[in-house]
Amino acid sequence: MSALTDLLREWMPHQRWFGSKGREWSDVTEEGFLLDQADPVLSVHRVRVSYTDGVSETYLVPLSWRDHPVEELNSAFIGAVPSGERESYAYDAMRDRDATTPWLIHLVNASTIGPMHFHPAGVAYIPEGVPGDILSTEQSNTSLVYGQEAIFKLFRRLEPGLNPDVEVHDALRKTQNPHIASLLGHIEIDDPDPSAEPATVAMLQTFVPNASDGWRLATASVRDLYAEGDLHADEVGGDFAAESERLGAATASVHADMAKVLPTEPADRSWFATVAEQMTARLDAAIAVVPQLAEHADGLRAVYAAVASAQETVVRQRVHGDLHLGQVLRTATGWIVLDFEGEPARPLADRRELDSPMRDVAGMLRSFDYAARHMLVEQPDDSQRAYRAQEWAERNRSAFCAGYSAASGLNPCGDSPLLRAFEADKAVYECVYEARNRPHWLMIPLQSLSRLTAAV
Ligand SMILES: Nc1ncnc2c1ncn2[C@@H]1O[C@H](COP(=O)(O)OP(=O)(O)O)[C@@H](O)[C@H]1O
Ligand SMILES: O=P(O)(O)O[C@H]1O[C@H](CO)[C@@H](O[C@H]2O[C@H](CO)[C@@H](O)[C@H](O)[C@H]2O)[C@H](O)[C@H]1O
Repeated sequence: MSALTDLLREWMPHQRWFGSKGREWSDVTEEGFLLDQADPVLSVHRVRVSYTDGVSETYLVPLSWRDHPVEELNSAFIGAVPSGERESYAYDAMRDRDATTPWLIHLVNASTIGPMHFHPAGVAYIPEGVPGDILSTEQSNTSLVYGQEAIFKLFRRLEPGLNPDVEVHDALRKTQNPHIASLLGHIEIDDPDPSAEPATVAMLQTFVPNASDGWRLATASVRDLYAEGDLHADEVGGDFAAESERLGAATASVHADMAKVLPTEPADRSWFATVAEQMTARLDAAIAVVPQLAEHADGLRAVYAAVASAQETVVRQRVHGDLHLGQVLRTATGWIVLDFEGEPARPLADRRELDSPMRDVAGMLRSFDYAARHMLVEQPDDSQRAYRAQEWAERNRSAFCAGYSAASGLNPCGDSPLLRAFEADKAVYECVYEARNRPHWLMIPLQSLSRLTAAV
């Protein structure tokens, strides 16, 4: 194993974007090329990690290189590797401002560098030459903000095929939907296997300035409620229900436009049976990661079984796939929906499948529950707060549904076995996500399962 793979093996599991925390590594290989030879040199590496459970994944890791240690970049330092008689110092290139300009310069020039192809959308100005600052709310991917004008998202886990975030934003350009940010370009990389499709490496999008994300706004509202001992959710200053209603309407508008420009298909009976089977299989896999799920397994299986016999009319279409309060931004004029990538842990082909838009409604309903109850993590025995959290969640879930319903003419939150199953399935996904990334939050989705499986 090379000095670089040794360093990556040590460093990668501690990065937020590394999705397989907790899995045991059996092998790692890396293949890199130079993207820019200026100072600092910028190299891009495809790092293939194999695990003892037989799974393997490829991550994209850009590195910047210095011939001496740079103190201001200490937090981005990965390690030193021998280079001839001396040493080269490797840094996380996404945290090294000096190494951030080549991405946009190559996009403007529609360059091809080695296996990497840069595709500008050709619709708007790209702030070439401006350095990018890493976004502190780093999640599954890594984003750089360029001068409050553009945001560059590097997709860390590579899979052959166009990333749905690029695909959906590109398709929605035709609709001029007011609830999305425009696509400015994207980057692809050829697969080492010439018969496989290229993987999407990154997306550049218009930056929405002066906006707050829905999670921050919603949790501020919950804090206001907790601060007022005796008042109800509709009586305190920070009531969020009007925002939730607008968010419901924005979600319905985006769904309607996605259905106009991307394929749709009425769901037949076999689709319901397949959905029930997929959810059951996901539960079985999740129990292996989160053993506490076992006590809810019978209830969950009953919720999923009810889908197979549900009498609902569904038109399948492309959906967001991972809609939650952290994926929506409130600007001065309304809500913007971000990140159409779907759940990062799912295979890309699954994330591009046609689905019920209720999948997204369920994701947002789960998120209201999360926002209401995340502060209870510190006070699990405070029954008064637990009651109020429930009240806040119910109020905002209803408001979201009312907004969706008014804009779409559909009633998304009636007594629907499918919606309940989507919520339960999302909570199971969340249990695995939290167990791997934020174990102290595992109780949030775990506790919701009692409600979701009650009296089926
Ligand atoms: N176009 C944008 N304008 C402003 N902020 C954005 C934009 N896109 C993303 N963000 C910010 O970046 C965060 C992460 O972006 P997101 O696309 O959800 O990445 P990830 O796939 O890593 O979750 C969002 O929660 C939001 O705060
Ligand atoms: O935004 P990502 O695509 O990275 O989504 C992943 O991370 C989310 C956490 O940031 C996770 O969302 C869960 O936590 C949110 C609060 O932090 C909450 O609003 C969501 O309802 C809850 O699902 C998401 O599931 C995961 O895919």
